[in-house]
Amino acid sequence: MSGQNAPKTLYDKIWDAHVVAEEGGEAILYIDLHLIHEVTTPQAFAGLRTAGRKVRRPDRTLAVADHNTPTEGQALGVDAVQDPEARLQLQTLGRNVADAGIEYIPMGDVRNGIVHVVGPEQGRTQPGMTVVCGDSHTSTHGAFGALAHGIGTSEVEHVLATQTLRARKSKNMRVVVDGRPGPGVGAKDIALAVIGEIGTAGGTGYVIEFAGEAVRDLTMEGRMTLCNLTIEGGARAGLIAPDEKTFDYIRGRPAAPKGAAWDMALAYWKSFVTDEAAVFDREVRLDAAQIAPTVTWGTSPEDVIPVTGVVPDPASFSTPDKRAAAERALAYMGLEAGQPITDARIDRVFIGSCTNSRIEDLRAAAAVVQQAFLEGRLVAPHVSAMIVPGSGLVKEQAESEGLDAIFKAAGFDWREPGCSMCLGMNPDKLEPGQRCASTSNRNFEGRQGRGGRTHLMSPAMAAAAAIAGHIADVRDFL
Ligand SMILES: CC(C)[C@H](C(=O)O)[C@@H](O)C(=O)O
Ligand code: SF4
Repeated sequence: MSGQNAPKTLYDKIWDAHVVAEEGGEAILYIDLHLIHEVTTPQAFAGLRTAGRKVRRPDRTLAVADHNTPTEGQALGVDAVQDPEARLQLQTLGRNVADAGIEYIPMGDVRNGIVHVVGPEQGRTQPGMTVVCGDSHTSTHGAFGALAHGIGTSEVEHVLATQTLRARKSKNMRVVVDGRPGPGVGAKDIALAVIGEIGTAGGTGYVIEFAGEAVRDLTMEGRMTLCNLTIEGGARAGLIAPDEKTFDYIRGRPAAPKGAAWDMALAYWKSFVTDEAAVFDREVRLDAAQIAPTVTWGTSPEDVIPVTGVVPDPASFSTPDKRAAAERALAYMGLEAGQPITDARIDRVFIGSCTNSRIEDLRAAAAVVQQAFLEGRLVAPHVSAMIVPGSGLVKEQAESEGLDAIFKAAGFDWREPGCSMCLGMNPDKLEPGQRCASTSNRNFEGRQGRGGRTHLMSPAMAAAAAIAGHIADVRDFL
């Protein structure tokens, strides 16, 4: 359907509000917020310089250092960074943003952290916006009803120069999660279950709007976890319509509108909902009550099973390609078909990443750890477990609630913020063959370090695994 009064989805509305020009199926979209980090920007700034162009809207750009940063000794500044390439990238970002007059939250600043934690935390991410970043997990910001997605380095340069992006419209998909999840089941489990249902290519060509009781019931942190993982389902972006929870989260944050501007913003934001009669190109429904605490067994985020399940038999897959992929995944992961997943003994635990490093995540993990601690249980002796808050402000908040004390007493390492062991770009890495219970979003071969084996799960599940010393059902800890 088209035309002025045709019913529209939330995605249609944001798209229409940002089209500057359109020709032959391609549009120029205005970008409200451009987030940048050290890894995907050096070439973009160099390109601008070569072309003699300036950053068009420094005020609509925000820079953070997150991927390369070590999670210890940050007060030393770049001197804390041993790796010369990482150090150079951080220094280059510092110079580029200073030249362009872009706000920069560097390592060591209490507001520093993972870009997808910092943007919302600073109130920069707002409903109805277009948000881009040279980073695939930009989909996180869709939790606010913003159209948010990753872009490539040449597109970063284009946005820096023009504050616009060339884009093609995606199709509309709605994923409805009805009902209420059981105890120990949260946003991460829902997100993994969705990917398990649609597959890593299931969202290709779509923007997904999440709806239904279980989605509405999520906290903003939970909604960010869900939208963060949309990209692993292949979709361009994930969206959740803004509501009172969204507005409450934004109110009073540094970049939130104030006074009369707040009232105007609120009225505008409230228009960003899907019209009742809008039609989606595809609809998927899940029942939250049917979702168990979920873990991955393989090397793709779609390789999910309930924690009560067994490692699948490659022979059970439908195509030769899938059978071969499963064989390879089992060999890499050091697992055997038919083995209960709770038999998998772990070496490391990583609670962090832009998927699960916010205050709600740390609270959920701490609740499990505290309960176990009261029963005299600590992190299993053979396990090395670390907690990496998503930002310095999350870290401060957690410390003010005493969560760090709980973690440390139980034997967890309490670190400084950053991407950390989500990917092997900084000192936090798995050793070859090590098995990790991780709250991050990618379990690809080598993702957390060469030869490392990643099992994706929720913060509560990762905490339970740390104590049990193997993958464990968090419901046994509640
Ligand atoms: C480094 C960056 C380009 C990359 C991404 O875009 O996703 C990283 O954030 C990741 O999660 O793999
Ligand atoms: S935490 Fe992981 S997924 Fe998120 S931006 Fe950093 S590296 Fe990418």
